[in-house]
Amino acid sequence: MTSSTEPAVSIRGLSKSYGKTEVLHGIDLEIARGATTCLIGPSGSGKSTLLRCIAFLEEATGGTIHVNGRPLGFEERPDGKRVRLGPQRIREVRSGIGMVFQQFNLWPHMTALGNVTEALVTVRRLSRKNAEERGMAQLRHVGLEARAHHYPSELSGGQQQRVAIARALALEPKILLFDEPTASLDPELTGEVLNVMRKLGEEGMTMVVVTHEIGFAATVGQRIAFLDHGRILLNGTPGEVFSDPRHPRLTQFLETYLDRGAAMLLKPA
Ligand SMILES: Nc1ncnc2c1ncn2[C@@H]1O[C@H](COP(=O)(O)OP(=O)(O)OP(=O)(O)O)[C@@H](O)[C@H]1O
Repeated sequence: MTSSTEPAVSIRGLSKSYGKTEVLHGIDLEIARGATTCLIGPSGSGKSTLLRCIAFLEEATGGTIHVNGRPLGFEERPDGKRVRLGPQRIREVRSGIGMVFQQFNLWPHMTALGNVTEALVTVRRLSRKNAEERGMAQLRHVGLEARAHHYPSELSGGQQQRVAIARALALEPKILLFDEPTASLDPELTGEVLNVMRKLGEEGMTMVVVTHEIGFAATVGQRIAFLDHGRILLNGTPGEVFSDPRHPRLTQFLETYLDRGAAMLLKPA
């Protein structure tokens, strides 16, 4: 049983090394249930690595992650030893986590509906009819029912990303992770993707979003974690993190990345 006040994801002392280089240094972070948490920070600060550890696409080198109270991938035994869990326990916890990538990663030879239903049929073992019903419902959710039978090459980048979101939603995740979901899109196409994400947030989906869209983070993120050099320097509500940016690294970062929307928002009256 999970209570509504328990964090959806609880990260303790998480570290990650590539070879001898440690890129995450003892991250502690709680991801609030039913809220949108944005991970922001300079290029190379470790945002994507942290997100990929939460998706278990990368295995952390130290520390633990609990998802809805259950250990993901590794657990710490009472004697302090960190052990890798068996594949079944890993699969069970991972199945509650959905991921949306910067590059959409759609199958080019499948229609939008085919992309959304593929894993439902092959992994979740739904009948084709049930999978298509669920797939159409999710395409409707992202406003793309009319494009269900189009191939990715016939869709705009924004539409392809919305198909990727529908595909993740069809697997009924408890937590949805986004890795720079608008970074590959022309500026005029980012709005439609951000609007879908905003709607999911309003519906109570737990989301973690790596983004350079500071305006989106400031307006839609309920929690903001600012990473720098593999550490979380600031963590709080947008008001707490943005309204008084006295931290020199944050100020420097905002000056570099601030988009127009955020500049308006953060400008003193
Ligand atoms: N597969 C890998 N092998 C070796 N080093 C890696 C690997 N992936 C990431 N790194 C390094 O880890 C550090 C953190 O990278 P990461 O991609 O997590 O940063 P980021 O904050 O998401 O950056 P960006 O905003 O540019 O995407 C960087 O120094 C990067 O070079």
